[in-house]
Amino acid sequence: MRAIGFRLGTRGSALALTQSTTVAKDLAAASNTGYEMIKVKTEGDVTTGPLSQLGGTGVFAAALRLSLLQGGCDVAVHSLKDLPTTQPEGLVIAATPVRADVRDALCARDGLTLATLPLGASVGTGSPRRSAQLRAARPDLVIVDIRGNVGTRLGRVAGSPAQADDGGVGRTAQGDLDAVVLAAAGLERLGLAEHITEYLDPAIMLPAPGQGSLAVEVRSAGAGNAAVDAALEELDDAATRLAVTAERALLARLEAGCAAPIGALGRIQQGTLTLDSVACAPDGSDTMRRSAATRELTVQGAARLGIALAEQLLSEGAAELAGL
Ligand SMILES: NCc1[nH]cc(CCC(=O)O)c1CC(=O)O
Repeated sequence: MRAIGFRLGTRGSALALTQSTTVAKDLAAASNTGYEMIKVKTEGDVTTGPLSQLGGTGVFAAALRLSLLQGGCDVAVHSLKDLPTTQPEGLVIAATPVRADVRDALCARDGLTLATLPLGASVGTGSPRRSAQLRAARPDLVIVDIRGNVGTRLGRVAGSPAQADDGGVGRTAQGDLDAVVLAAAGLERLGLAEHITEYLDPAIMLPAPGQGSLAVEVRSAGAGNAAVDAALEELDDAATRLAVTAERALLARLEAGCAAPIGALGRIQQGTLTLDSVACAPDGSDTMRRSAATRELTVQGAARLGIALAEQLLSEGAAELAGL
């Protein structure tokens, strides 16, 4: 038995547990210490209203952050896209591990794709960002507001057996929709990628800022164990850090939260960081796409890129369009 090197706080959903366990094992192996998992119940797990109306951002993260600050745990793993852009005093993101697939995924009945869904097909999503981009690509689709955990949402697709991944909502729907859109990363982490009928090209569907990326957060003083701190430094992926820094700087400059109808994707190719973004009308009626690039591959350069692109969007009316 190795001595406990850190206590890792996590939400109790299947997705959160998979993500947390992966990080915990990596950190334990790299630091040669043991760990303990601490389940923290968050407000987002117990609220059932439409996500787009929850208003305040970071409902999933607040309780975990409080537990970190109060010393209830030493390390917290978040889905970066659910994490508010304002960094609380006393906490730092110590690692952004190598990012998973950034794309949104269509999970449709009968192997259908965005191009082959029949006229007027019903597609479930609770996200104005996804609904606006879906409507831009296929104005005939009927978008249905849904929420719940990944398994519950998959269960809404006709012909797909409902598989609750954590029983959080516990619906046993006979599928009533032709398709749903979910993050590919979550489906893959849960071993549910076989339900994906199309990975949506970011040229059509820009993901949420930070999608597919995890944030490993600790107190500013560190995890309380030098070997664990060193392991966190090793776990951080520089390319992921630059991309998500640009995406989140854009979101922050727009003063938009993680439920806002904003998409952003940073990509590094041949020494250039390109940032693509989209602002969407909350009713899905319109979208505005803008891009920018920099060759300054530092965290400061990435942040500047995100801020500059946000300011371009704002100068062209993105705040009015997206209802920010
Ligand atoms: N908002 C919920 C949420 N937070 C993170 C993921 C998936 C994993 C990720 O994007 O990193 C999901 C589910 C989804 O959007 O389909």
